[in-house]
Amino acid sequence: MSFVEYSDFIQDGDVAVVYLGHDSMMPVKVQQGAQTQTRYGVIRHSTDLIGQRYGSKVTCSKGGWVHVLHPTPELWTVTLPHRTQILYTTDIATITMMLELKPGSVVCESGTGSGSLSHAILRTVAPTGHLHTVEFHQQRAEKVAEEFKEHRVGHLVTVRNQDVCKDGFGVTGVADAVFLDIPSPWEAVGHAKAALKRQGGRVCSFSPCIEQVQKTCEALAHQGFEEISPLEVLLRVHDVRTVSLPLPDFGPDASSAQTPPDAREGTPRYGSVALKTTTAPREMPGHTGYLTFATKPRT
Ligand SMILES: C[S@@+](CC[C@H](N)C(=O)[O-])C[C@H]1O[C@@H](n2cnc3c(N)ncnc32)[C@H](O)[C@@H]1O
Repeated sequence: MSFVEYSDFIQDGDVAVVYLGHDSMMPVKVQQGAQTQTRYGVIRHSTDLIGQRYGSKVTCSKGGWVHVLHPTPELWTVTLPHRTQILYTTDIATITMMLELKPGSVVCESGTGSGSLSHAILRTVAPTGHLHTVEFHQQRAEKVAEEFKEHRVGHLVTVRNQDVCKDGFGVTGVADAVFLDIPSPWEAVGHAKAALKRQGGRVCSFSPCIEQVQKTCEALAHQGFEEISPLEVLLRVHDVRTVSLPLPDFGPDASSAQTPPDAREGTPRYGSVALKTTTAPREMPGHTGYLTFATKPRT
């Protein structure tokens, strides 16, 4: 198992995702001899997990069952232990696309936080790219580095425990893209510029407040960044449902000499038809933050 490579079978030492229901999943470190309690009963790792195929249905001790899934960055985002606020897949997808990340890209990130975005970046830049991630909170930096190893992506990432606003990213002229999720990103814009390659690159900053966005845009313009564009991503998931629509009655069929029997009996001649349709949500998750993108031109 690795977060950047799929394997068919669950092995000792893997991190698997136990799926109890759509809104109920948990990550499990698979260990010979260990047990995991669920509301459906106990899962015994040696017999129920190790050697089973990812995706298998596993029956727990109380007779209920769960599915055991291969980990992905998306599943990690909804199951990881929160040590900070995190980024979710809607924003992450836009960040990945707008930063033009691909296998082989070199990316700088700060702060690392709980590593939600980092895992998605690592999956995209693997197998030849690299992530330099900077986190000034020592325990968070140590914990996330441990998780990267456990998830077998440690070789793709360097975690630095330092203040990005004072000390930068620890690399110069190597990055294709820089991502900032810190309270005062404008203080790190100069370091972002220095980390990017001479031939240029992309930068993105996530901020919840518009005042932070304004300051970041000013700093980006001051440092010579171009194409500065803040945006906000709001997701509307439509409900798919079946509706029953009555067929229209266009009156008697002039081309037919005979009156249909059901019309003679005074009952409607036309029935209804079942159709699939979608409805927009009445409510949707609100504002998460603004994503400010910009381009460093070739120098
Ligand atoms: C909101 S969290 C980042 C969450 C992360 N994007 C994720 O998806 O899990 C912000 C992190 O930035 C760190 N941080 C804040 N200012 C920093 C700075 N100047 N240098 C390095 N890290 C910083 C904080 O300690 C915190 O862990």
